[in-house]
Amino acid sequence: MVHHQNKAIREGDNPDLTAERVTGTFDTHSMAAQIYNSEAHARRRREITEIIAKRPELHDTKPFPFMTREEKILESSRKLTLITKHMNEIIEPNNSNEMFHLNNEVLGIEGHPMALHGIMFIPALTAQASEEQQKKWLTRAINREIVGTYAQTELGHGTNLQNLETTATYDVATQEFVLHTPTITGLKWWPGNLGKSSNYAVVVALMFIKGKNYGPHTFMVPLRDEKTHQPLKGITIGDIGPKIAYNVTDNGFLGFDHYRIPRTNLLMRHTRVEPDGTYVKPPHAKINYSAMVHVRSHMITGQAIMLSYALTIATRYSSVRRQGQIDTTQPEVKVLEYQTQQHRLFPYIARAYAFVFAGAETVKLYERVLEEVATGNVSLMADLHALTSGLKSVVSHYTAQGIEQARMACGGHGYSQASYMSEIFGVAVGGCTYEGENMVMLLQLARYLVKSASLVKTGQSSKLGPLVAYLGAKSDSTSLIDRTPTTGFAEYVKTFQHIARRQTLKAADKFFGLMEKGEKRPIAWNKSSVELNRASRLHTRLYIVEAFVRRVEEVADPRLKEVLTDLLHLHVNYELLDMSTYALEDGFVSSSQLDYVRDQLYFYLAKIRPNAVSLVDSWEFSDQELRSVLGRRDGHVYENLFAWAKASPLNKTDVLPSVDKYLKPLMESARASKL
Ligand SMILES: CCCCCCCC/C=C/CCCCCCCCCCC/C=C/C(=O)SCCNC(=O)CCNC(=O)[C@H](O)C(C)(C)COP(=O)(O)OP(=O)(O)OC[C@H]1O[C@@H](n2cnc3c(N)ncnc32)[C@H](O)[C@@H]1OP(=O)(O)O
Ligand SMILES: Cc1cc2nc3c(=O)[nH]c(=O)nc-3n(C[C@H](O)[C@H](O)[C@H](O)COP(=O)(O)OP(=O)(O)OC[C@H]3O[C@@H](n4cnc5c(N)ncnc54)[C@H](O)[C@@H]3O)c2cc1C
Repeated sequence: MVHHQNKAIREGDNPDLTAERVTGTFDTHSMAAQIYNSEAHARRRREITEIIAKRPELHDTKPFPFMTREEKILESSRKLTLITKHMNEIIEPNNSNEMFHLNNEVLGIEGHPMALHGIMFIPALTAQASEEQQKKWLTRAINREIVGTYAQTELGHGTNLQNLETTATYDVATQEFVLHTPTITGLKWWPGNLGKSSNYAVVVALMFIKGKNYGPHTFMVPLRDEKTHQPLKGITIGDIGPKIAYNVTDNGFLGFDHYRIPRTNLLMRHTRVEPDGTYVKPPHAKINYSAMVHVRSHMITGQAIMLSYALTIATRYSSVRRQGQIDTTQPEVKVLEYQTQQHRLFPYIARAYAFVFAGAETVKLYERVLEEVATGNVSLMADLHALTSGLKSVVSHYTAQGIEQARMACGGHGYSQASYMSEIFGVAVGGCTYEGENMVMLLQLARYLVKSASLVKTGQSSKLGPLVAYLGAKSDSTSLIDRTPTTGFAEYVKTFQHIARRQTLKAADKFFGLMEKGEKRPIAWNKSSVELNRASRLHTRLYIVEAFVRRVEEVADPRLKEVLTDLLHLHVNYELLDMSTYALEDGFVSSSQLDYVRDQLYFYLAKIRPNAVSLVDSWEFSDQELRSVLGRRDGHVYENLFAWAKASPLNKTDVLPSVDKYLKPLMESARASKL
C-alpha cells in the first residue's frame, strides 16, 4: 500500500479529488498538529472522530435543514444526553478542547441546550465565585445537576453596561438583594439557553446599596424550579424567536418582579457586600467582565474553524467541479484552475491559518492572566482586553467575508442548504455582534492605542508594553520591500509597523488636536472614531502577521515549513495590497513596489495550488462535522446532491396539499373561463 502525505486519501474517492491529494507535499497529520497546537490534541481529535463514527446513535438522524426548530432542539437534546452519559468513554474528563471537538462533531454549530452553560456560566462561576460559592454551585454545574447561562444584555442596552436597567437593590434588614426589571427595555434579551433550557443564570445588574449605584455586578440567580422546571415566582421568561442562524439555542428574555435572592448570591471572589451593606471593591474595576474576556479569547480559534469549514467545502468542491476551458483544445477544467477562484480562496486559507495561530497565543495569554488574577495580580488585564477586543473584531469580520466568498465560489450549489454555507455564515457572523459589537470593541482597543501614542509623544516610549513597543520605534524613510536583494518577512513586518504606527499617531493627533481646539473629550473622540478604528484594525492585522511569522519560525519539519512559508508569503502580499492606500499615501511604498507585491501574490497563488486541498484537509474535519454535501471528503458530490434533494420533505408526495387546495382550482378556473 502506498503511504501518501495526505492522510485523507481513500480508495473509491472521486479521482479528481484524489489527484489533488496526491500532489500534496507535506504530511497532513503533522500540519493538523500545527493547527491544533499540539500533536497530542490533533491525535485525540482523530480518535474522538473515530469513536463517534462507530456510534450511529450519535449521528444526525436526518440533515439539519430538513428539520423544524423544535425537531432540531429535540434531536440535539437526545444527543446531548447521550454524550453526557458516555462522556468518559469518549473524552478525557474536564478536557475543554476535547469537549469542544465532541460538541462540534455530535451537536454541530447551531448550538444546543447547554451551550452557554459551558461557554459562559461555568467560566463566570470559576472566575468570579468565592471558594465557598464554588463549593455550593460550581460542582453542581460541572456535574450538570443545574443548567445555567449568562444574562447581561437587555432589550434596550447591550453595549453600554453602565446603563443597564435591571437593578439589584440591597435590603439590609433581610440581607437580600431585590432584583427588578422596571421597564420593557430592561428585560434581559438575547442570553443563550435562557429561553427554555436554563434553571439558573449569572445575571448582571446594577447594584444599589443605601441609594448608591455601584454599577454592574454579577449575581447567581435561580430561575426555574429544579424539579418541575417551571419559572419561579417573580420571573417572566421565554424564547426570543428564530434568528438568522444558531436556532438550536434558545436565546431568551427574562424579567424580574421584585425578586429576592440572598446577599450571598452576589459573586464574591473579588467583590463583597458585608451584611451591614459595606461594599468591598475589587482589585480592578472590570474584573467581573471576565466571562466576556473568556469568550473573546476563545472565539478567535472558533472563528478560524468556521472559516476553515467554508474553505474546506469550497476548495474540495472546486476540485471536483469542472466548468469551461482555459486551453480550448483541452477538456473542461476544475474550477480551481482559474486564477480568480484561487484568488478568492487561497488568501482566506492563509488567513484561517494566521487566525488559528493568533488564537493559540491569545488563549495562552488568557490562561496566564486568569492565573495571575486569581492571586490578585491584575497588571495584564488591560493588555488582554485590548488584544482580545481587536482580534475578536478583525477576525470575525474577515471570517464572515471569507465564508461568503467561499459560498460564492461554489456557484449555484453554494446557495443550496446542502452546502451548509448559509448556516456556517449565519453562526460565524453572529461573532461580529456578540461579546461586544465590533466597532465598539475596536474603540476599546483605540483607547489603549491613544494612551500609548501619548507616551510616544511625551518622550516616554520606554514605558510602552510589548504589544505596542513598535509605536515608539523610528521608521525607515521608505519600505525596503523589493529594495534589498533578499526581501524577506522582516521588510513586510516593518512596513506593516510603519502603516499601523502612522495611522495610530495620526488618529491620536486628530483626537488631541480637536481637544486643543476646545472640543470636549467625548465629542473629540466621536469625531475621530473612524480614524481611531482604522488604527485599531491596522494594529490588529500587524499582530496577526507577527503571530504567523513567530509560528513559521518555530516549525522544524522542512516540508511543513516550506508550505507554511508559502502561505505566509501569500498572506503578507495580500494584506499589503489590501491596505495599499495607507502604504502609498505618504510614499512609504511606491507603485513599482506594489507591482512587485502583486507579482509575488500571483506567484504564490500558483505555488500553493498543488497543496490547496491538503491545506484544507489538514484541519481534519469529518463529514459529520462539516454537514455539507459539497464538502464531502470523498468528493462524490453529484449523486449525493441528488439523494439529498430526493430526501427533501417536499418530495414525500408527488402532489402537495397546497396544489390540491389552491393551484389546481386556480388553473381549473382559468381553463374554465377560456371555454
Ligand atoms: C473552551 C471554550 C470555548 C468557547 C468558544 C466560544 C467561541 C465560539 C466558538 C465557536 C465554534 C463554533 C461554535 C459556534 C458557537 C457560537 C457561540 C455563541 C456564543 C455566544 C455567547 C455570547 C455572549 C454574549 O454576547 S454576553 C454579552 C457580551 N456583551 C458585551 O460584550 C458588551 C460590550 N460592552 C462592554 O464590554 C463594555 O460596556 C465596554 C467595555 C464597552 C465599556 O464598559 P464600561 O464598564 O462602560 O467601561 P468604562 O467605564 O467606560 O471604562 C472603560 C475602561 O475599562 C477598561 N475595560 C473594559 N473592559 C475591560 C476588561 N474586560 N478588562 C480590562 N479592562 C477593561 C477599558 O479598557 C477602559 O480602560 P481605560 O483605561 O479607561 O481606557
Ligand atoms: C448570537 C448572539 C448570542 C448572544 N448571546 C448573548 C448571551 O448569551 N448573553 C448576553 O447577555 N448577551 C448575548 N448577546 C447579546 C450581545 O452581546 C449584544 O447584542 C452585543 O453586545 C451588542 O450590543 P447591542 O445589541 O446593544 O448593540 P448596540 O450597542 O445597540 O449596537 C447598534 C449599533 O450601535 C453602535 N454603537 C453602540 N454603542 C456605540 C458606541 N459607544 N460607539 C460607537 N458605536 C456604538 C454599534 O457599533 C452598532 O453599529 C448575544 C447576541 C447574539 C447576536
